[in-house]
Amino acid sequence: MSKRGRGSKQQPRTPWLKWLGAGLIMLLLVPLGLLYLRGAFRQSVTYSLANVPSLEDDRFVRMVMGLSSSLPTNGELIGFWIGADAIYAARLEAIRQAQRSIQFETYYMTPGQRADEFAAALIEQATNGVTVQLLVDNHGTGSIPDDYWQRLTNAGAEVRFFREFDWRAPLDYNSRTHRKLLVIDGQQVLIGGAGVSDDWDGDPDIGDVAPWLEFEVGYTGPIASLMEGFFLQNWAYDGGRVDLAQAMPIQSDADVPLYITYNAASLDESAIRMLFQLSFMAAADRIWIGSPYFVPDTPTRDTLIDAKERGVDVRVLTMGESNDKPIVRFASRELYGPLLAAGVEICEYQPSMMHAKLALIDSGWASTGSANFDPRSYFHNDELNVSTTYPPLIQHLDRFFVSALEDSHCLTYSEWQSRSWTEIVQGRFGLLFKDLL
Ligand SMILES: O=P(O)(O)OC[C@H](O)CO
Repeated sequence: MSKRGRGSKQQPRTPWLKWLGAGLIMLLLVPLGLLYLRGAFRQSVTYSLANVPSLEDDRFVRMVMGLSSSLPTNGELIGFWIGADAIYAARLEAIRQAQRSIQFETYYMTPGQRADEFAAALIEQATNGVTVQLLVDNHGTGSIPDDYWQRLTNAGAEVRFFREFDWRAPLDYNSRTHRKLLVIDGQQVLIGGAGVSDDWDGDPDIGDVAPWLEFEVGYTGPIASLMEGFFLQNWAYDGGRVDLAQAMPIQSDADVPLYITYNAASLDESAIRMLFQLSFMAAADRIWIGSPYFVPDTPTRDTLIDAKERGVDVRVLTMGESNDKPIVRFASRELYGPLLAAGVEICEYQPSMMHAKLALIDSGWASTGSANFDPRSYFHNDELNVSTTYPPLIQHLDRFFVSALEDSHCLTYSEWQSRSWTEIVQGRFGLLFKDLL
């Protein structure tokens, strides 16, 4: 029997523990390292703008075009629809009018009556020989069963799922298409915040006693052709075939000035954030913001507080207790303190989920589209917003906002201070993931 010498090393009793520890450390370090290489921890840049021209100064729109990559175009306003019944009826009517093509891009769909009616209208048109192309976000439409898409493709529609999970680029899954657009024959476009879901009829499970607050805008003219191009861009990026022979010449003398801001999914800079910041800094009388998910970053909050301090009427219309993402609401409410203290009005819609997205600046500028006021819309999603100086559209939005305020509760600072500790805990937890909200 050999004896261990005095100087020989002691073997650890449980070497597997050492390996387990090392393995766990590697499991933590490797993803962190990959996130680091991807720039996930980079410091966000604050856009430091000064002396932004007023809305009356024609340099304002030129600066919007340049700084926020906004394309100028024209259109004619053909509809402003409020609420699920009007919005879905307008979409079905537009689909039935199509002669040549229907292109639809959206983030969110769920099974139900609205989705079935939508499919039935598309199937009828595809069967008639109309080109039907659907580009749906793979994540946001994940609850729709395969046989739904199968029925559409059997009828001749083309369906593409935007950004399916790819294990070779897992982080890409964070960037979604959040655009919402329906283009008919390249001549007509409907743009609003609604997905295709019975949720918009009101969901008693989340406390809704009315349909969701939402609107949609319809245009004809050159804007439709431009939007067809944006649709085809993502279609091509997603691997779809683009046949430009189908693009029709525009038959229109529409002259409503419109500016299209396109946000590409990325982890760095944001045309949408630039658009909002420029607009807020140009405001002299009012900044009225509507957004279900209102998670302002520090520069946005500072810009709104500065505006309030120079005498601008700053109001935010957002979701109240009836909402589909309580954790986002609580996280959002954790950020309200300095805004309320500065006198910004934050009003929570009461009857149901408030889902409309808009910004009204003075009486001369408005922006609507798919973008929420949150980091997800700023930095992670594909978004499309339409801004305008067109008075009739601004008046529609003005009336929409005023009427929604009548059914909203505007928070006071002391109410906000006395929110429950359970809400605070959930909100602070949500804020840990603020950059992804
Ligand atoms: O991200 P939004 O604003 O399109 O809303 C989608 C919601 O998840 C609808 O419940």
